[in-house]
Amino acid sequence: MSADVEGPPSLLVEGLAFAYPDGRQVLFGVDLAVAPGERVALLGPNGAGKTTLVLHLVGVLGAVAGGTGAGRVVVGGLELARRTLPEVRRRVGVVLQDPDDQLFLPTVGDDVAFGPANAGLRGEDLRDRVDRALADVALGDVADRAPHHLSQGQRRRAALATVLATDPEVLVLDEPTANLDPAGRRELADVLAALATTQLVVTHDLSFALQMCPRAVLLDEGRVVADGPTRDLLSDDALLRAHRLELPFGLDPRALPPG
Ligand SMILES: Nc1ncnc2c1ncn2[C@@H]1O[C@H](COP(=O)(O)OP(=O)(O)OP(=O)(O)O)[C@@H](O)[C@H]1O
Repeated sequence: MSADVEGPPSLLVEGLAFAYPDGRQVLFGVDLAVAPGERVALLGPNGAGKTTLVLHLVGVLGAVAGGTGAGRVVVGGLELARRTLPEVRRRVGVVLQDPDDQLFLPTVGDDVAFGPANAGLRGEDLRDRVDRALADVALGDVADRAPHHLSQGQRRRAALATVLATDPEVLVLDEPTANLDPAGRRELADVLAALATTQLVVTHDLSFALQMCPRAVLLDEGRVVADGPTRDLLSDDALLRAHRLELPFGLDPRALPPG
């Protein structure tokens, strides 16, 4: 499944090129189309340009942010431009690697309400939105707790709830399994698998990518060097070696059925 499904892709990146102000070019014409409801892993070694790409999706970097570069980003048919930036930001929810960057209010419920309240939701509508987001991440019982009293796994899911509460069209998760124990990882996987939202999962965790994402895009030195079924990419020893990816001990993608 990719861009050739009916209707516009949820996320379309075309010819994205970018150099940082110090002149270092980091993206060289990146193309990526993610269909509605698709879950895609964005893989690549350190320094490949993954974070730089993600920062373009929300206009933190790129022409919209006053930088130079080329290419375009389209979310749900709406092209990212200065005029559309607030709306595109509403449509792309980024779950940061450190949950504490997204949890800063006295209670989890306050944190989850923050985004939709900012967007103008009030009263029962706001309460429903918060309840639904917390239920979606299996944290319905912690709304009144202080975020710092949650486990690391719960904090990760609470940060996800703060983003889900804004009803994004595309969810971008930056290293979602970092610092999670096996149980926390499984709980997060269950939550993500049950969401209908389009997901781009930036990760070094190849086992998680294989488990969660039918499709993977491999970025290296600012270029998409492979895009296809995760099982196929991770079964290609030469590709993995060429781009400094290593499967964890015991993981055998070929043992999984194709598709
Ligand atoms: N503000 C900056 N100014 C100049 N170069 C930068 C800046 N931020 C990142 N870079 C460089 O851009 C390249 C890509 O970095 P980026 O963080 O996008 O890669 P990444 O794939 O997310 O890496 P990682 O897996 O380590 O998070 C790296 O060489 C990095 O040093």
